[in-house]
Amino acid sequence: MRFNPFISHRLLINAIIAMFFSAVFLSSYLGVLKTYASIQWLDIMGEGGIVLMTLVWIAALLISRPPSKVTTYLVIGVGLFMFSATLDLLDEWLMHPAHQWLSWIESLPAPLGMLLTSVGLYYWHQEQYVLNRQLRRREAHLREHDKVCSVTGLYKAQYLDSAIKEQLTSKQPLWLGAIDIRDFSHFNSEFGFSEGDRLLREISELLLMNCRLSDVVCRYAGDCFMVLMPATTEQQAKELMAQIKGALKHCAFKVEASKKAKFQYVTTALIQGNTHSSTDKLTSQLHSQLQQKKHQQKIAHRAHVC
Ligand SMILES: Nc1nc2c(ncn2[C@@H]2O[C@H](COP(=O)(O)OP(=O)(O)OP(=O)(O)O)[C@@H](O)[C@H]2O)c(=O)[nH]1
Repeated sequence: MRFNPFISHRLLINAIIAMFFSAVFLSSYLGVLKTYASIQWLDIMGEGGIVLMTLVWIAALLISRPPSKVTTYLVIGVGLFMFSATLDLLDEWLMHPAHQWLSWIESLPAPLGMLLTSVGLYYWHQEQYVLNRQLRRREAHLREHDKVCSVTGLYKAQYLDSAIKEQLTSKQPLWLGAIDIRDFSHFNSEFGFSEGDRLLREISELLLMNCRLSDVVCRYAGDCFMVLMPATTEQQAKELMAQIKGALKHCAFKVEASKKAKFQYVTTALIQGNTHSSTDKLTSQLHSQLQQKKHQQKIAHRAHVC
């Protein structure tokens, strides 16, 4: 999620603008222009680069982080560093012979800013510790945001494939389950795509809640989820899939427009993997098993309607 800094961080933006312009004002109001010959262009490039980079860091922090104590410490800390760096940069054009105290103002904010940034980083570490615990079920082993589905926060197929490959080398029994939402396209056309997204998110939460910490839950495609169950017996795998099916069946999803509860029915399939299986074979066999079950269910449904 990205934040609009002009809405979420108005005070911090004002503080940074105030710091930048007060540095420019102090230096230009009290300074005397240097001669062209004494200007060091290499220093200007180096110091200008520092100011520019600190402004980029501040922008990145304001866009990426929610309003919090950590954000305030980090932004104000980097902002004070930027204040000192701006005075330092302007020194290349302007002299302040009558105002020695200005050199104090130039030097002091930088270490203070670094201190505040360090405090911010310490709080960030604590915040991240809590977040990591919350994310434990979603991030099985590593954090790679390009392998995570932006709608549900679950891993995508690519990650599952690599997790299966890794698990297939182990001698422990391995099961792979698929869960496909029935008539999801109908749900989308009736209630809209964004409600469909919300339903996918809620289903993801429910799947995570019903799985064990060792399982890898992923959104394989559209409305199809897969669960990798390492070191699992057939009975345990069947139980887990039945629990997921039951949980979804009884979950009263409230559609925003109608406020009525919509209960979800899913088709599930299970397959066992062993050291002789390959990732592609396993997922394609599971997929065709799922398609077959869906087909059978549709025939049964038509027969029931007739
Ligand atoms: N809201 C939303 N819909 C998606 C997303 N990705 C795919 N879809 C929709 O998911 C639907 C999947 O359609 P189908 O594979 O026919 O699934 P279904 O309608 O559940 O049909 P059956 O599985 O046969 O019951 C399509 O309508 C896609 O547009 C997404 O990220 N968000």
